[in-house]
Amino acid sequence: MSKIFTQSDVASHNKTDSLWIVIDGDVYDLTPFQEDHPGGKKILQRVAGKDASKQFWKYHNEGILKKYKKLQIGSLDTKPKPAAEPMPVAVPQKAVAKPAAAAAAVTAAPAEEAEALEPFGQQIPFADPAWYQGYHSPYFNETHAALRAEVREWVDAEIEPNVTEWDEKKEVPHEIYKELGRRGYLAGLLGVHYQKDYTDNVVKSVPVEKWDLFHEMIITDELSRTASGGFVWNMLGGFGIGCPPLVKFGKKPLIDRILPGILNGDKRICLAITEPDAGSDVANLTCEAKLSEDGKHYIVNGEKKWITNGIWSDYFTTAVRTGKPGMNGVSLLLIERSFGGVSTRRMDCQGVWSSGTTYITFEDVKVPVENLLGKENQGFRAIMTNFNHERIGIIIQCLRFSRVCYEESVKHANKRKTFGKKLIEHPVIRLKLAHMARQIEASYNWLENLLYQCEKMGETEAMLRLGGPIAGLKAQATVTFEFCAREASQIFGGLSYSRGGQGGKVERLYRDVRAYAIPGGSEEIMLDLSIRQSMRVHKMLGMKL
Ligand code: HEM
Repeated sequence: MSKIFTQSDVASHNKTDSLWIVIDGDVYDLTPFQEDHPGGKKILQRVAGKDASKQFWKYHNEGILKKYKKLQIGSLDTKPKPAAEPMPVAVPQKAVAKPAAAAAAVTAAPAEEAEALEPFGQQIPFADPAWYQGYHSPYFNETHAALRAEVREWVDAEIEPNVTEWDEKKEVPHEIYKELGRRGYLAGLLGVHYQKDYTDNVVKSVPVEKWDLFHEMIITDELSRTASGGFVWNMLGGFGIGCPPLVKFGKKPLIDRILPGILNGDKRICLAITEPDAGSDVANLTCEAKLSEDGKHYIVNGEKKWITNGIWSDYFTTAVRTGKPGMNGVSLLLIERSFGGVSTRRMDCQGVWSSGTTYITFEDVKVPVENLLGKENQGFRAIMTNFNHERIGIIIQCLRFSRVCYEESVKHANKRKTFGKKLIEHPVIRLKLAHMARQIEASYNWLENLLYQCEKMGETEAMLRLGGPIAGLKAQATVTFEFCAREASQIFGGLSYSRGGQGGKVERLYRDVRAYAIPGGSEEIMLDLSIRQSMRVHKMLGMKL
């Protein structure tokens, strides 16, 4: 139990051999820590025995106190009781996690009847989507709010305090990935209906029959609040793009054999398409799969590069050449590491450090024909369908990262003073924030609309009609992210040039920008495709020029 101290108790520990301070009514013993304090020991000694809240908040952000919780030895007798404390995150009355049975009774109200959900989060304008802040929305109901609260609680408690350490170490404990499976999230993150037949794990706050693409978005969005592309890609980067082709195009015995292990988080899967010499130009890939003389196996030889999660994957959804040059000679094969002949090595990259970017070589890998996904030489179509799901994931992440840049900037601008004024009081800083907010909100509203279309359209219609707009929004989202990372960096100045500390999130995201603007279709390819494909489709739909 936490001890209670008086102000004079604390005041008597004002020397280097016993150095206590108070922050927000809590008492910290910094005696041994002073030697390790990155800001130096003298600065701590100057506030020994005193309330140092003001000085503390000048130099640190919220995560620090959570990380160094063990230094807290108690609280002041004058500290208000917890109930009276302002809650940093308001728990919504309507949006608390409900058991599945209770949540099942909740039905989505038709748009015109839908009431706004209770506010959730810190209510900083534009730092969260509008439906978090009491605005009306036709897309979200109480199951979405309940899932949002469920994921946020997990992220705040188990993930956020450790993300920087994991990023620097370039790996995330496998237990965290397993937890995604245990919580039933993996079974709902495939861009298709919830895979209830392949896992016993269930999502606590959403009944299976209510699951939709907006639930999927919430998981990705809330995970992205950690401000680490590396972390999000570690969790979803391989699975989210490598597993859908297995589910959509795999033969039943293969799915029955391997999908349960994947959805439980025991086994990992990734997508291996890009090669040293074939990126956006997928139709030119050269990794070859030759059918054996007895027709029972493919023998695979070739290289794959920049493959997310490759180093720890058990399964590789791999694009291979089985036929003539060009797009009509490409197939998709599910290669298992256990077949032998698969080597993986980690690549050092500018950003997304904990995502496990990998170089893969396949040498005479013997793959049973049963592991062919879809039909031989028709893999290109499967790859193209998959791109929509991949790009939507990239868009969600980019827009949340943009919000994080904006949110961190707003908080910093309300704290940091220059030329006798807070940054927020300088019009030039408000202009930067406004340009960030308008791009985030416009992009996010387009995202909601496209997700709704994905939800309503059949697969073929979605592939045809939404490929162009999704490509356009992918470019819009990465440009927005780049803009927000840059502007946030200018607002933070030197603090976002050095790693860690107050500008740490912005510095990390700045390094992650290219990992979003290049893969999954570069900005240039996306913008061109958005018009080319939309024109083609609308011609079919009767466009009159
Ligand atoms: C529980 C008490 C404290 C802990 C756990 C703590 C921890 C840290 C850590 C981890 C950093 C590295 C930067 C970061 O990660 O944010 C840091 C930097 C710093 N701290 Fe503290 N600190 C504490 C109290 C204080 C107090 C009371 C002051 C001022 C009186 C202070 C002044 C500074 C300064 C000036 C820096 C350098 C900031 C910079 O690099 O811009 N710290 N502290």
